[in-house]
Amino acid sequence: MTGSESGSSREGGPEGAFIELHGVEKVFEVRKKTGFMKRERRRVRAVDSISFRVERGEMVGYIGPNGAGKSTTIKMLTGILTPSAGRLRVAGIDPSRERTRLAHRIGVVFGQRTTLWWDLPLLASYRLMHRMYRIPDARYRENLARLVDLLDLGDLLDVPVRQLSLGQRMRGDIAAALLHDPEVLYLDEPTIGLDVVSKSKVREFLRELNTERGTTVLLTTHDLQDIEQLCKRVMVIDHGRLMYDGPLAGLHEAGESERTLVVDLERELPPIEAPAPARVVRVDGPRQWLAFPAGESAAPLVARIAAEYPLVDLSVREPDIEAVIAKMYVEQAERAIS
Ligand SMILES: Nc1ncnc2c1ncn2[C@@H]1O[C@H](COP(=O)(O)OP(=O)(O)OP(=O)(O)O)[C@@H](O)[C@H]1O
Repeated sequence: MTGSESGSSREGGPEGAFIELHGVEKVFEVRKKTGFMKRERRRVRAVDSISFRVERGEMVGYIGPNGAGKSTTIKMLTGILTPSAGRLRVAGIDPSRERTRLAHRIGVVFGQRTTLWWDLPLLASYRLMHRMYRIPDARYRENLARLVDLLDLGDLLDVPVRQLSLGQRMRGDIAAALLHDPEVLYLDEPTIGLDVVSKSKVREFLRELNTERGTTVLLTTHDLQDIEQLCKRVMVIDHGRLMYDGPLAGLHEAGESERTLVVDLERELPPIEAPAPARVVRVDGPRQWLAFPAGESAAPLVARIAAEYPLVDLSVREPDIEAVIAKMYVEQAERAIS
């Protein structure tokens, strides 16, 4: 790597993308016991030739089933893991080569682990980070005050971390990750195990952080509501491969999903004869459910039913994003088998 390549312009890499991956792979070698004194070496391709770019200020969802390769990607983006192949840059920096330098520009929150000191009061953890990251005093004080206010941590600063609830601890962890004003925040399952109120507080804060301060956010989650409420763009990874990268709305088309027209008739009737591909998928008394392609307008179907049936009421239900993604996974698995 040349000096100019590693130069950390505030605009990211030379092409301008803040996070850039090109053909990135991560292969783990695992040794498995196969019998008495016998061990077999196996290679696990956790990330398989992934390429993507994230521009400064984007908030992107990174989703996939268990073991898909999400955490491995994030660990490579922080420099904890070195890619087996490919090129990776964050803010123009090669993370595994210059991990410490990059640490000053990124923030990381792993939902299942805390970076806070378990036995110390929250504020003591922050003071330690102040020193570790060598944050200038004025900036530390200003950031701490802002984060304590926004994340509602005022009453918790003197409480030892082990006494905090999961939601309080998560807010504490998010503040810790942001004390040094990072330009990008990686969040790995930030709402895992949180109740509805805590989830909405965390989401509200992240939305504000992204829109007001322009912080770039890469969000890994199993909770698709996080994605629906926060991210315009989503990347889907499975078996280490990027299966989809685009707007959330486009996922429905990629999964060839269907919308549902729920129709209330005056009385119980045989299934409505709808023009294909629309079809009745469920009947319960006078109520009938018709599935039709998500990409099509409901208007012609509604007009036809209204003209031919004693219609009382109707509503359209959007496809459930969880079902769409599950369908994508199944289709991918079927393609792999055939
Ligand atoms: N240090 C390691 N050594 C060996 N294999 C590993 C290691 N870390 C991850 N793997 C394997 O790599 C694959 C991807 O794991 P990874 O943790 O990145 O998935 P994930 O998408 O984050 O999953 P989850 O949603 O369950 O956290 C899995 O098969 C996992 O077992």
